[in-house]
Amino acid sequence: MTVRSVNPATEELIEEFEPHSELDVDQALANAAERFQSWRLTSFDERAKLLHAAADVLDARKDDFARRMTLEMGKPLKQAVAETEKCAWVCRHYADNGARYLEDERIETDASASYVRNLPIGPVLAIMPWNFPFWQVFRFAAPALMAGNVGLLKHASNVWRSALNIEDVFSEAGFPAGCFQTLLIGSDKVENVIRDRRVRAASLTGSGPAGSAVASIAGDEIKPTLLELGGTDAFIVMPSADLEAAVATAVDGRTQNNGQSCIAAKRFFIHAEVYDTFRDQFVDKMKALRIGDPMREETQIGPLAMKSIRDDLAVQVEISITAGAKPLIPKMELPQKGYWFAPQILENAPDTAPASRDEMFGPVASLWKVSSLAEAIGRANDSEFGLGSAIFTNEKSEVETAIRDLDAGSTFVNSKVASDPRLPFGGVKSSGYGRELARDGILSFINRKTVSIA
Ligand SMILES: O=CCCC(=O)O
Repeated sequence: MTVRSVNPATEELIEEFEPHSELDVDQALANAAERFQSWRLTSFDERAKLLHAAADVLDARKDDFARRMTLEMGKPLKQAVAETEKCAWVCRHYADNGARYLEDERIETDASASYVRNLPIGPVLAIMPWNFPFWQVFRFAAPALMAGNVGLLKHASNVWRSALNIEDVFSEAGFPAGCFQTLLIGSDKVENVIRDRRVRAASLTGSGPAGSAVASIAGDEIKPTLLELGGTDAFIVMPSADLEAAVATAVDGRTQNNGQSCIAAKRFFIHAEVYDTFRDQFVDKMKALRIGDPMREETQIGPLAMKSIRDDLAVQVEISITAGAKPLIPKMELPQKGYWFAPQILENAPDTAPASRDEMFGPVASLWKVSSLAEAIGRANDSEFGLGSAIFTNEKSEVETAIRDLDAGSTFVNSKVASDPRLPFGGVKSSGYGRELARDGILSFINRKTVSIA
């Protein structure tokens, strides 16, 4: 069935795609398996040179790629350009550090030499979401290729031009055919690809149900997976915090990418001593955000990516309000066409409401007053998710307590949670397992071969 790509700002058709046939997919898997046999023998220097070339292609064509991302999923153009630049960064990061990350690890034993050698495992399938159409893919692809693996991409069907653009980046950079291929397939075709003996592992960024499905199939086939799933990240503000910085970061953290980020701050726990001031400033700044055409330089919030995302969020907000949450921002007039959703702050949502329990994928913040750090951490941890967490404080002991007790894959102090090629990235609990980026990321799909020479 033809796949239609629609501009979420106008609901106009951008482009239509014919999905790949079973034969196309089979050919791509054969190409990947064959290419792996030569790619795994290339040197780190050769791979690094090509990754630098990919970074150069990204830099040279960033405006073109960014425009397409914005057209396909509605993020403000400025943020799409920044996303492309970050992809060039991750390519250069692994080009410059990959060999060091994968060095042999010598271990003293009774043998004359013993060590761990990090070897590639083969074709890896990446199942990626639409919210960061380039970044989510490059943070998988750069370490995978540097390690000597080859990549297959199944991207979300609303960003297929971006998916094809990514394939172009690698071929324009000079990577041999078969190193990185995009499969234009729907989710219903993923099971067969995972089960195919030529595919050796899968990496998924996406929803909990998608993660469970992929992990079950891969588990059945005894293939490793890395899962980066949702989050309802907590953002704690204590009395000693720089309040102006905390408010500005809260707004940015909640509304980046039109609020559609797994690591967006979503649940705000503010100490009673600063609660009223924080709330009033937060409301003023969220109200002042400029909503509009994501192609315009001054736009801060564009449309949500899909009708279903907008409608689901509207239902979550409605149920939360009916359950007792207080909306702090009056409803505003929005264009009829397009999947628009105005920023909102919900105060005091009860424990059972979606605003307390579920991931809200859009510019909606949930706000509560707490009387101590212990209460803030207890409530932050009362979630099935554990991706990121942030605390604003200038008390050293509070920093240490937050690092020790927040049940999350990261704790950021006096800044928002952000991914960085130099730092491991991932979650605990229902936010997934495994780590992307940094050294951890490149070791995710590796045969850590033990070598012992008598
Ligand atoms: O949506 C999750 C990833 C966001 C990021 O890496 O900045």
